[in-house]
Amino acid sequence: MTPFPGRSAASAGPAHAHSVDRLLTRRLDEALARPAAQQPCWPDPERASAVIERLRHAEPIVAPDETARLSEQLASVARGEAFLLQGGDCAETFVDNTETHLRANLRILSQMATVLTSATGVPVVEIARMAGQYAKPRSAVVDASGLPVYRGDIINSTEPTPTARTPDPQRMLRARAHAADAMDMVRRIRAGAAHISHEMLLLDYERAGLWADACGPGTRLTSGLAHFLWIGERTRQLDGAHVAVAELIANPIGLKLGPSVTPELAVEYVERLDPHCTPGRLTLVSRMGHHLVRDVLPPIVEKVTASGHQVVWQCDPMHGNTRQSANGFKTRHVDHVVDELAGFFEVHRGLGTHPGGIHVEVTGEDVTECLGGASGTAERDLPARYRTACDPRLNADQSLELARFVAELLTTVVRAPRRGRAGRNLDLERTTPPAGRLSQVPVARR
Ligand SMILES: O=C[C@H](O)[C@H](O)COP(=O)(O)O
Ligand SMILES: C=C(OP(=O)(O)O)C(=O)O
Repeated sequence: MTPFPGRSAASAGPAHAHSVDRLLTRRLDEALARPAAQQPCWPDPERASAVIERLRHAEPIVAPDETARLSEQLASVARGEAFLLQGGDCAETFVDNTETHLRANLRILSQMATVLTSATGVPVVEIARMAGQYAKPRSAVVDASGLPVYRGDIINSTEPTPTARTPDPQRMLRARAHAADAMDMVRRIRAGAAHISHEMLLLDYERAGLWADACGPGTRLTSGLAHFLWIGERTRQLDGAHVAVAELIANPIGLKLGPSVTPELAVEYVERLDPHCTPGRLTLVSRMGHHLVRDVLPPIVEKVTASGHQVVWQCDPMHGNTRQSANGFKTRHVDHVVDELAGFFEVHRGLGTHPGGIHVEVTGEDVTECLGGASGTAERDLPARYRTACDPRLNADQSLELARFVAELLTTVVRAPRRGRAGRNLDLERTTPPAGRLSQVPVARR
């Protein structure tokens, strides 16, 4: 594959006509001219432009045939034949881009997948939040001490000084190098079997990683930075740049849906991002919060299903359940996480639709960032190993508990007779979550 513009995917044969590149370039420029939320203000725009130019000449990190393979797998998830497990760090950091850390995170994902498959017989498609998850959207512009907030290692540093928090475009080059290194390690560790993903947030970086791909019926843009990209809750404005850029790219796309999304808005997204009704092209990631999911999600699922698009329904049970502990840590309680998952499964069971997957912030390391779970992590335990650069992750034990709980939920769906698309039964019994009920499924150690 060769980069865009003026370059084409190797498998596409000769470089495409300049007219195609010009058309794509124009559409991309129009998309990028729209308002873009959560972008840094580079203090020296010329320096930023020079960095972006260098990024445009970097080799791609993923290959189009790998992305195409993932698209096929996601189609099978959308058809209800497989389950999607996506997870990893909230914010990857340069300093933690080590083989030890990546191994631990890939190991926990793989163990979770084993739990799910062995309990249900359903094939699991794994996607790591890895090799590029360096940009973070934030709710506030400044932190408690009045400094600009940390926005991910690709933009600034966690270090609490004015200089370290100033956006530095050179960091995009470091991020690109780290992502390439991480992908090499992932390929070594997983022998080519992993897919990687990150939030498509920082548009200067994402734009420089786009390639023209003429493999399909028409030339499309494809990202050489990840197999799967998602649009976050804070950047999903319908008239904004992120949605417009995502429309142009061939990679499978995820879209986070928070509780303010109406069924009508969900259908608008689906029509924009899945114009050809391609099963699995779009993954709708609901992150409603455990107290809202049972009320807010059903009409969305119904309306999108009635529109005829076959999306992947995925639940992110983390981002709607974040709170501040009394001792000042950003945390989440495992009970709330599993309750949102239970609600998600209840909704899909009631509607006869496929609860296609989960998207979780996890690490294979023994951190103390989320509360609860079998080990009973309490607020007083949080300072011991609170290591995340942004949001709290489930540790290895909590992640496996979660996988067992999801396996149990999935088993009931697999065993239940599938209702027709219109089949609606919202007279649901609430699933009893937690720990005591979790069945023990053996986990292979790698
Ligand atoms: O994943 C992390 C997001 O950046 C985050 O949830 C926003 O966090 P904030 O509300 O602390 O800014
Ligand atoms: C910020 C994230 O999620 P959301 O956009 O749903 O808040 C995330 O997944 O890192």
